[in-house]
Amino acid sequence: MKRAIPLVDLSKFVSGSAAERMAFVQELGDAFHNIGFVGVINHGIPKALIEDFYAASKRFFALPVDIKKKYEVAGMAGQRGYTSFGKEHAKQSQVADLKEFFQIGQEVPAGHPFKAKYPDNVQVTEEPEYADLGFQLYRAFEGAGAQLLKAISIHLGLGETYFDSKITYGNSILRSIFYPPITQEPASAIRAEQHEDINLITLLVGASAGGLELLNKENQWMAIVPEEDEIVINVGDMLQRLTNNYLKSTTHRVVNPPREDWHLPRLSIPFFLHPVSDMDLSCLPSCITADNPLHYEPITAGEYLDERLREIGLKK
Ligand SMILES: O=C(O)CCC(=O)C(=O)O
Ligand SMILES: [Fe+2]
Repeated sequence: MKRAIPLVDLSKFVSGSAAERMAFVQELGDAFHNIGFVGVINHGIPKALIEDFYAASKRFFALPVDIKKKYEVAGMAGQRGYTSFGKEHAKQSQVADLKEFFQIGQEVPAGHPFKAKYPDNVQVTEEPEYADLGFQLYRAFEGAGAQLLKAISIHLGLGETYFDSKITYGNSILRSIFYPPITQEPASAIRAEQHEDINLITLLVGASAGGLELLNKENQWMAIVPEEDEIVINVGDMLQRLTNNYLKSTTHRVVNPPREDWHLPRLSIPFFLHPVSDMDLSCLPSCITADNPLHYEPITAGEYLDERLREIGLKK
């Protein structure tokens, strides 16, 4: 089957020759500009860690709903802990997605100025290793994400350290999503309605079943079928905005399986890489040209995130 998205090898950037690094920068830049999605192999995220977190996630979602609801924290816009089935919806949609999820956020050392900014992660008594495994995976995703942003900032002519200070102790979120088996004719054929991600980039570990699709420039839905050990990366709205639409935040969704697979749940683990909340998302001057005039007003990452969380029903 023809791949819907290009595939790149991150080890060529991290430990390759100068020529391999430059080739990687070009391939990643082309992929982010042309379709906003890319598959990445040799990303450095330990397979055992992914598997252990998957297993712990499965056990968590199998807990009775009243137990899971103990970990749904009011007033936190779902940013930490559990969000129950049917809460989140895409910004244009009235119908909620067919999913529940658990989110893990940033941790900073005691005394760090951001300590007051980030609520504590939620510990699950019934599954004591869950939050800790998730946070180990969080750090691994941060490492891979930082390398990808180095490559893209070279592509943008900003030098490879441009994002470093903006993502150190940034507001990223690891989300473990569970789409339960479908037991009756659903009101919507969609597990997660079409949307664009809010953040800089998203790194998604191979889901336990198919269903992820992107909307290409010809307005066709294309199935994304990652190979074993491949993670799927996409550009989010913050990076699209920073680059004045030069890099594309592509619409995507998760569709229901065919009826014979309704009994299969789907688990997926996206990592939404966010910067620190005071990052300025004003369009880069180098991305504003006669052919591509300025599209957005200045805004900070924190202000932008608040606006978006309201639109998707997570923040009141
Ligand atoms: O479940 C997936 O594979 C993707 C979910 C997604 O796009 C999201 O949560 O933003
Ligand atoms: Fe998404």
